[in-house]
Amino acid sequence: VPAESALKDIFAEDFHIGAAVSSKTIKSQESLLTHHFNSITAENEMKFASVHPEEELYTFEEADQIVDFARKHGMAVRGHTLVWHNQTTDWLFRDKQNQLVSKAVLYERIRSHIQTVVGRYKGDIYAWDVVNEVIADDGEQLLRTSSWTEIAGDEFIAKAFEYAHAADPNALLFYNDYNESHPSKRDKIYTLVKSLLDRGVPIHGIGLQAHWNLFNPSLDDIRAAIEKYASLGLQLQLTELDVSVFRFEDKRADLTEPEPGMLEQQAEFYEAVFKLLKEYSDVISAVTFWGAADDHTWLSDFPVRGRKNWPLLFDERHRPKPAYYRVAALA
Ligand SMILES: Oc1ccccc1CN[C@@H]1C=C[C@@H](O)[C@H](O)[C@H]1O
Repeated sequence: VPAESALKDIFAEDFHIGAAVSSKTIKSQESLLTHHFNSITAENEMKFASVHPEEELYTFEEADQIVDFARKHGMAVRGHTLVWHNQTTDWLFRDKQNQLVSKAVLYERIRSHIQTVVGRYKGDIYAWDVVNEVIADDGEQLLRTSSWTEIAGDEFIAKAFEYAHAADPNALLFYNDYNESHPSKRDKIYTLVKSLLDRGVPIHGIGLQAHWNLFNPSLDDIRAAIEKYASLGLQLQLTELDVSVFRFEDKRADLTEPEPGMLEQQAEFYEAVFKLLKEYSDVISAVTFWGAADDHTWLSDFPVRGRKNWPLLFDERHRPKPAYYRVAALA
C-alpha cells in the first residue's frame, strides 16, 4: 500500500478527490485508487455507445464492474455521460431508411435510455454529467452543431435534465464542458446554464472538465470562471482534471519521458491550482482527475495519436511525482 498521505484525507474538509477509471485500471491501479481517492468516474464504460450499442441491447457488464468496485471500497461514483455528440451510436438519430428521425422519436429513445441507465444505478451514482459539451467553441453561435441540434434545436438539453431527474430525483445533475475557463466559452456556458435555471430545469451543478496544460489557462481565468459559475448558486466540480506537458497546438512526438523542467512546471501549476480550489471549497464539491496515474491517460492519444503524455500526480509506476508532493504539502 502506498506510504504517502492520502489525497482524500488531505482534502477531506474541502472536496471529494476522484479519478477516472476503466474496467482494466480498477485492477491494475487498485492500490493507488483505494488509497488516494474517494470517488470514481467510468472514463468510457457508461457512455451511450458503451452501454446501448443497439436499440434493443444494453451492455452493462463493465459499468457494473466499476460500480461494484466503488461499492466494495466505499467510493462515490459519478455517472458520465448521458447526452453527448461523441461516442454515441448513429442508430439513435436514424430511422430504417437512414433518415434523421423526428424530435418525438429522438426524445422517446433518449428518455428510455436515461430511464434505463440512471434507473439501474439509482442509489449507487450520486451525480451525473447529464449533458456534455454542447457549447460551440468558436464563433457567435451558442451551441455546437450536431445530430442533436439538427433534430431538436436546443430543446433536447432541458429534456435530458428532466428525464434524468425523473429517473433519479436524488441524483445531482451536472452540465459538463471543456475549455470552461476561456472567457468567451465561459460566458456561453453561463448563458446556457442560467437559461436552464430561469426555466426551472432541474440542474444542480456545473462540471469544469479542467483539461489544462503547463501554459494555460491562467490562474486568473480559472478564478474568473469559478466566480462566474458560482454566481448561479450551483455547486461546481472539476470533473476531468489533467495537466498536459504540451501546449494543445504542440504536436511534437519525440519525447519518451518528460523533460525535468516540465515536471517542475507541472508541480508549480498543480500547487497553485489546489491553493485556488481550497479557497473556493465552499462551492467546489469534488475534484476528479481524468485518470489516477500516467500509465493510463487519454492524452497519450489526443490530440496526437500515440504521443505519450504525463499529466497526472503519479507516474507510470504509480510513484508520486513532484506535483503530488507540492499538492500534499497544502494539508
Ligand atoms: O479536451 C477536449 C478537447 C476537444 C474535445 C474534447 C475534449 C474533452 N473531452 C473529454 C475528454 C475525454 C473523454 O473521455 C471525456 O468523456 C470527454 O468529456
